[in-house]
Amino acid sequence: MHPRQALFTPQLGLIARNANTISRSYSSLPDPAGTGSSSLGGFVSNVANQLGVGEFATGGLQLAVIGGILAGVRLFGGYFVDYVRKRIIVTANFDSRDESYSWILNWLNEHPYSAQATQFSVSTVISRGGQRLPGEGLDTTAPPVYFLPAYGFHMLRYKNRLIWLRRERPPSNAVANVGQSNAPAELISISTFGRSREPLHDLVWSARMTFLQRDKSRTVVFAADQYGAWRRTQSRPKRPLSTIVISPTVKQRLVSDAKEFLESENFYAERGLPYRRGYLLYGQPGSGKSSMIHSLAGELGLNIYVITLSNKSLTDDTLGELVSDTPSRCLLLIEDVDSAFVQRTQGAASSSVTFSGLLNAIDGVAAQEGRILCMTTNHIERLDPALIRPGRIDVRILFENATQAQAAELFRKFYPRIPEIEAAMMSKEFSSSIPDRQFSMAHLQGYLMGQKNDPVAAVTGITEWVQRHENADEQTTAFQDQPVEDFGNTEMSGASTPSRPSTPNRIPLSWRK
Ligand SMILES: Nc1ncnc2c1ncn2[C@@H]1O[C@H](COP(=O)(O)OP(=O)(O)OP(=O)(O)O)[C@@H](O)[C@H]1O
Repeated sequence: MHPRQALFTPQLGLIARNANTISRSYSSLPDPAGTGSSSLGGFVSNVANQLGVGEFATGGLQLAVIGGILAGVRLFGGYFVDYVRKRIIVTANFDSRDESYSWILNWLNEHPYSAQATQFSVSTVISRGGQRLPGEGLDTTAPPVYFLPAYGFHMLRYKNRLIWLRRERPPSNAVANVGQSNAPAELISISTFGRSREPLHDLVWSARMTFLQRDKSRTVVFAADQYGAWRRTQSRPKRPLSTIVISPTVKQRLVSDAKEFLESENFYAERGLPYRRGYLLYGQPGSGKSSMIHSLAGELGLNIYVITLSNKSLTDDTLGELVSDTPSRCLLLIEDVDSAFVQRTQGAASSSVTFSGLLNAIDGVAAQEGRILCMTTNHIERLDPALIRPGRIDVRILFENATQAQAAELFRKFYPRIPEIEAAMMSKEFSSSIPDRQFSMAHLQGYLMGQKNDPVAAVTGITEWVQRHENADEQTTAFQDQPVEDFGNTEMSGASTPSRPSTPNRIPLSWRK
């Protein structure tokens, strides 16, 4: 025998005997040497004896068996408790990166518990991850205040039912693992006794309804954040269509075209057509393109999802994901669609979206059905015909500088309190001093803003203002008289009084009759 072996053997035997003792005491079993066969320790010992295993190995075997049983109980005990918990408790989880989180915060704010809770947090916004909603609440003199249950555990009642919620902020490394956002994500879990999800469904629907009521008279604008996810950025009061001064016919056509589209899902499905509609609003800067889109969204009750192609973090992949992540009913807006690609050809690429990436995003397989796409540009001539071909863009609307009729209407809308007869006279005098198509509506609006309380001064000062500004930089003449290539889609002009006749090939086929 090796001398080291000789040294350790008696100690190993001692350890083995101790192990036997321990295993017996854990298993509350008698000595395996006695009537051991009736106990687990004895049973293991018997098996070990029959296998001709020594005393030391028997002790180890017993420890292993008992350790295994304990580990099993621990593991399966956890499963068992979890199983029982799932059978008697329903839980809904809300993540601050999702819109539903805002619904729950809003619901909590309105729940009487929040008014009584001794531990509460105060917030001026109800939004995902504590993100501020620009514009929201800022139109009042003081921002709103929301009282919410503080982080931790809370018990409250909902429709005579006990519910409990846990509001927590996971550690920052956990957040980074869950998603790409570094924003301090929060989680809320709401639980109640029972096996039916019905009570929590009911709570979620009611929270959603209450939240959406807040936005009913508003148009919510979402924009892509740097992580490639939609973020709610604005909630604006709906802009009435009546405030957009363009040809009433065009306005009406646009609105009814979009409404008809939203009601025609079956028509598209039966014919296997992609259920999408695209509008291109093009023309002079400050002529009302963006305003018209906001107004249209309000009229249709849709939210606006804005894609800014100059967003540096946008790639073909993120763009595709963003477009496919829009809700099925929404207005997708790509503003100044020409700018990204023009800049690229000049070597000043501001985003990594490629032209084909853009095309794929707007009508690829993943592109959301049911959405209305609106694009705006001041330079239609710079657009690749592929981008605005029928199917991608179904209707094009030209926005030009103000006609005299538009100037007169703008004046009347600007001073709504002037009695009718005077208003007619003053607006006529005002507009007759303004040459047709020389000034943008935004430019004229700027002038009126300078005289917002003095319509008489606005009328008397306009001639001088026109002379001063007639050759100023702001009056871009751009392409208003350039021929527009006919892409076969519907063409409309936003001018109140058409100052130049439409060429026959620009009249939409469906509207010729
Ligand atoms: N046709 C119009 N009717 C009423 N207001 C208008 C009209 N056109 C412009 N405005 C006013 O001018 C401002 C700028 O308008 P808007 O942003 O809609 O123009 P735009 O054509 O989208 O300009 P850009 O091409 O520079 O983005 C807004 O405050 C808007 O109220």
